[in-house]
Amino acid sequence: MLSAPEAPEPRGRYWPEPAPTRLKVWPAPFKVGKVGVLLVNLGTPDEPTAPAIRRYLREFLSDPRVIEIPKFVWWPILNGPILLARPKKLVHRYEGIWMEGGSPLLVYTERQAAGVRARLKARGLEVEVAVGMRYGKPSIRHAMMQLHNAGCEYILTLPLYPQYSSSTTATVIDEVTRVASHLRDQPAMRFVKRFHVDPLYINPLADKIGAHWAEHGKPQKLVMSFHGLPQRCTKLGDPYCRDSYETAAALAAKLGLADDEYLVTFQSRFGPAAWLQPYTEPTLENLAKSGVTRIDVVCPGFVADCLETLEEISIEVRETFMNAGGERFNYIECLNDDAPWLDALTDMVQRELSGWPIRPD
Ligand SMILES: C=CC1=C(C)c2cc3[nH]c(cc4nc(cc5[nH]c(cc1n2)c(C)c5CCC(=O)O)C(CCC(=O)O)=C4C)c(C)c3C=C
Ligand SMILES: [Fe+2]
Ligand SMILES: [Fe+2]
Repeated sequence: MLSAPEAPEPRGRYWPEPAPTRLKVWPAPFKVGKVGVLLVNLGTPDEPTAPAIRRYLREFLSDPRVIEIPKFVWWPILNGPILLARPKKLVHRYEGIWMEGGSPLLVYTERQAAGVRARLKARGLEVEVAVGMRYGKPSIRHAMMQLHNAGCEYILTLPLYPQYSSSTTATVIDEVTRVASHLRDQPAMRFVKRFHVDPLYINPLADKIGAHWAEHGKPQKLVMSFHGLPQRCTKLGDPYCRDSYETAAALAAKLGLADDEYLVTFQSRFGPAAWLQPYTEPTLENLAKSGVTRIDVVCPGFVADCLETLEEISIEVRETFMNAGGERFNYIECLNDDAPWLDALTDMVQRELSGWPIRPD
């Protein structure tokens, strides 16, 4: 699926610079650097097999921004029960959502990059666009080297997480700056911190929900289910919880929903500690038991469908809701590669690039 093999770590302190900047003649000819955009998402296994899932989980769950437990405590837990048991349990869940081109998260992220690339070109702007995954392939290192070797002296990193969290956005910024620390000729760098209430995100999402209602009718409740986070992170100052509620409020306002027409829940709890509440699954079970039989569920913490939405929400939580007496459960997909979203994402990229010397294409 990848066009080139992964870029290795440098052998010395720095990577060798690409040919044009290593000319033997001096002074080197003047070169106006190009502008590059790096779209980053979480990452996903290469294939739905236990070894591939284990590789992915090992890298993901070894990140101290994700698991904030001292290494000497966490290492035996990770390498014992978690990496022995969890990959096998996840195989059939990944198999069930796998697409022809690979894992949905990667397929949609690559389509998003292709969409932004084509739109920037159509607008007459010469901008390189690359995809990097924080864990797994293509790595951020690989994507950065692609941009660097293409002559990009300006790199905008857009982590595809609407809400900021230390466990997602910040670790992307850490990795991009770590890779840049191995470059002799560093690019200028910018980062998008969040876009959780940006109309460029809220409007296409609200339009998608509105279009769904125009076709299928309005539910009794719209459930906005966000990926969870350990409660401790919020207590220590991670703004993700507040960002999620702000996204929900912005979406509800755009849709004209009253407070009792929607609810915010948190999914994907991992481990025994308390995570952000209310938890999605028990909340929806109780909702069905209390007589709310028609709901729509949307996941505004994700811009691309993935295991957490297609499997956890659209299969597992759906089953729980229906078994508890629910009658209609519609999962409204993420924005994925919808044209209005790709238009808006391109607008966002172009806005964030302002002031940089973009050459006409
Ligand atoms: C949307 C933002 C995300 C936040 C915040 C987040 C925090 C977070 N996640 C875990 C543990 C796991 N997450 C897993 C899957 C997963 N998580 C996100 C996004 C966020 N995670 C996505 C997009 C995905 C899907 C990946 C895919 O392949 O489709 C998993 C793997 C699946 C599983 O084992 O259940 C784990 C583990 C923690 C611990 C955490 C915050 C501390
Ligand atoms: Fe996660
Ligand atoms: Fe999950």
